[in-house]
Amino acid sequence: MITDFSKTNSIFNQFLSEIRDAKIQKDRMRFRRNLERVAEIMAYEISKTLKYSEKEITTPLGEAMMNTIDDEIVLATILRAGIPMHQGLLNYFDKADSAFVSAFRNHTSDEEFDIEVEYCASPTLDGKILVISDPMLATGNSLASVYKVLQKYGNPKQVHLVFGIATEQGLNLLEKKLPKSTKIWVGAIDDEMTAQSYIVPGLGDAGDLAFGEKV
Ligand SMILES: O=P(O)(O)OC[C@H]1O[C@H](OP(=O)(O)OP(=O)(O)O)[C@H](O)[C@@H]1O
Ligand SMILES: O=c1cc[nH]c(=O)[nH]1
Ligand SMILES: [Mg+2]
Repeated sequence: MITDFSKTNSIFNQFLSEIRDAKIQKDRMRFRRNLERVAEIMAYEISKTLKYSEKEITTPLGEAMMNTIDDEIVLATILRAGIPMHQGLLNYFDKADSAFVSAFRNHTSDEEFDIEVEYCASPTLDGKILVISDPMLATGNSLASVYKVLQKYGNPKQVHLVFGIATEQGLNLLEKKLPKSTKIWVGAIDDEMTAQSYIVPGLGDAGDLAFGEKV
């Protein structure tokens, strides 16, 4: 199941427009905060798919019966560009555990690269709701490599993937590499990629815009 937020008019698209806007994204703090804001909206939508049960809450004046979340959630993200969206998800799923995985493009030529995953810190995923966030899904190779590593940590009850911008090519790869039940939440799906596998029109290099150019 893919939910494409660009298909519905909402404040979400205002935030994503600012994230894409070459002038506005020069404000690094606003760029990070906008990624956080889109992830907050996605967290709210994901929350509607979770398991709830009624609990008795003691107020200063009595007892209120409230439906609250029973599921255990693990929020995983891909370093570095995933950090602002991870924070957005954490702002809403504040009781969740976190998993951090590194992935980078190790170029063998200008246009070819392998994905190197060097670092993974994760709790057990058995029976949990696993939410993996990344602002960009281009070829899909980073996400597929990260999911392969996370599989060593257990079998989640449900996997959610959260992307700012994705491509059809990336989504097609994930259809082959992730469980059929995976729910995908995406801000927009763009048509093209450059020869260097950057999304067009996309937004540029999300990691560099959030944290500065790396050498
Ligand atoms: O779908 P793919 O073709 O694998 O590309 C997407 C990956 O590229 C970006 O990270 P990047 O490698 O630029 O690392 P960074 O976060 O350190 O900038 C992005 O955050 C994804 O993880
Ligand atoms: O367009 C892209 C593709 C990969 N990583 C990015 O940050 N941007
Ligand atoms: Mg980058």
